[in-house]
Amino acid sequence: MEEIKRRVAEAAAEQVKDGMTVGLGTGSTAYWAIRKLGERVKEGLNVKAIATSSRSESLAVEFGIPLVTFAETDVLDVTIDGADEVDPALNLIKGGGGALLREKIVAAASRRFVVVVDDTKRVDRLGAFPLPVEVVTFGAEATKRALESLGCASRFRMADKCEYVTDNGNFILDCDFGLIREPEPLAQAINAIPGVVDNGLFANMAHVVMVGCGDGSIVVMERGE
Ligand SMILES: O=C[C@H](O)[C@H](O)[C@H](O)COP(=O)(O)O
Repeated sequence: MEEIKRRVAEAAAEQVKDGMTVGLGTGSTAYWAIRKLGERVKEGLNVKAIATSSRSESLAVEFGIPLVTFAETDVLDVTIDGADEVDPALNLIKGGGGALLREKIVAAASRRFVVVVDDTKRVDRLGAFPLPVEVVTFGAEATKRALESLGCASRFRMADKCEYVTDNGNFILDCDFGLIREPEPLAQAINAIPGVVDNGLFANMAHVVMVGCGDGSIVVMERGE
C-alpha cells in the first residue's frame, strides 16, 4: 500500500514546474509528494509552498522546501493532497487527519487541485467514511445536537482520551450521514450551523484525481467542466 501511495504521489510531484507556488497536502499519501518535491528542490527546482497543516509544514522544513504565507501569495499554481473518499464526479471526503480547514482554504486558492489516492479510496457514493466537521470548542455540544438534527450520528474525535484539537484550536466531530446523495447541499447545510467552521466535503473542487492501482498503473480522472 505504501508503495502505491508513493508512486502516485511522486507522479503528481513530478508535474510541478519551476517557479510554481505549491500547496502541500496532509496525510500519508501527501507525505510522499512533499518528500519528492524536497528531492527536486535539492536538485535545483525553484518552488515556494504553503502547507495545509503544522505536520506538513515541519516536513517541508525537513525536506528543504521554502515556505511562504498568504500575506505574500494570492494564488497557488497547484495543490497536491490526499483524500479519504473520491466519488466518480471527483467530490471528496477529506479530514481523516484533521486538516480539512487549511486544506480547503489552500485548495480554494489553487488554480489546479490535484488529489492523489490509492484505489481503495474510490467509491460510487461518498459517506462510508464518517464526515469530519470542524467546530469551535465553545458550545460544541450544542453544535453537535444541531448537526445531528440534519440526520447524522456524530462523535467527538478523541486523542489520548481528550478531544482531538486541530491546528486551528477547534474540535472535530466525525459524522455518520450514511451514503450521501447530494454532497453540495449537505455541505452548505452543515456550514450554516453556528459553531461549524467547515466540513470535509470538497464538492466540485478537485480538478484531477490520480488513482494509484495495485497493478502499478495510475488512473487519471479529470473533472468535466
Ligand atoms: O486531514 C487529512 C487529509 O484530508 C488527508 O489528506 C486525508 O485524510 C487522506 O490521508 P491519507 O493519505 O493518509 O489517507
